[in-house]
Amino acid sequence: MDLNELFREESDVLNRSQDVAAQTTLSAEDYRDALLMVNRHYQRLMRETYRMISRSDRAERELNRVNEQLHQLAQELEYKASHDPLTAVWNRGAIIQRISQTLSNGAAALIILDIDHFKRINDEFGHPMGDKVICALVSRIQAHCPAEASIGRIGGEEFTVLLPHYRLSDAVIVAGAIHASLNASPLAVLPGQLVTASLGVSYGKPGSDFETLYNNADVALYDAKNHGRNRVFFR
Ligand SMILES: Nc1nc2c(ncn2[C@@H]2O[C@H](COP(=O)(O)OP(=O)(O)OP(=O)(O)O)[C@@H](O)[C@H]2O)c(=O)[nH]1
Repeated sequence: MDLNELFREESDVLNRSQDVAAQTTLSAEDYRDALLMVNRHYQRLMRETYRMISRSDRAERELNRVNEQLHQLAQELEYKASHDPLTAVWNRGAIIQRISQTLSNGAAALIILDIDHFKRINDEFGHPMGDKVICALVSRIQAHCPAEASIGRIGGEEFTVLLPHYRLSDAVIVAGAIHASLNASPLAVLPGQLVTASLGVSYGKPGSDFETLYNNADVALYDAKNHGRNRVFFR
């Protein structure tokens, strides 16, 4: 933007006042008029400057507000992209990524848990109750997991527990605690009957891949189901 164009009026006044100042023969009245003119324009300039500062303050506040909203939205999107909406544990994509990442840094054990005869619960008590059972079961899993565990929902009623740096025997103990808890007392949402699960446990060496770790746990889970459900198998 051309500064002379922006302050055309002020530039004119400045030039005129400089002309007046350069002359020595003008009357006091002429000097006074020139001074008043400069004064008037100076006041206008102050008012305009004040208005512009207020406007820019408002714009800055609005920009900060929009920025904050964007930041919040980005966080919400990131959360939704990585979490299961029903149970708030890691979703399939996110847990697979965590498992692969963990294995690239060291050893890990994996538990796969699948609710037994869950279809019957849905059929008998309805889908909304089935959802409540899933959530209550996840709370049970959480209550028996160490702080470093990551819980994920791989499919409908199938969950994984990733245990970084765990040996197979220690992971089996965690799986056993979850299994024992489910058999010890019914979930509060369904007090009339036990909800049990079958669990498969596997171990992955440092540098091994997600597929091998998952498949081993899945085969163990399959064995647990085939041996009558409600048990822990490992591989
Ligand atoms: N309420 C509810 N049900 C779900 C959800 N996801 C999957 N299911 C149900 O879970 C049931 C799984 O049934 P199956 O695969 O036959 O397994 P199951 O009845 O648990 O039998 P086993 O695993 O062999 O012990 C199906 O009826 C699905 O509709 C969910 O988010 N909410």
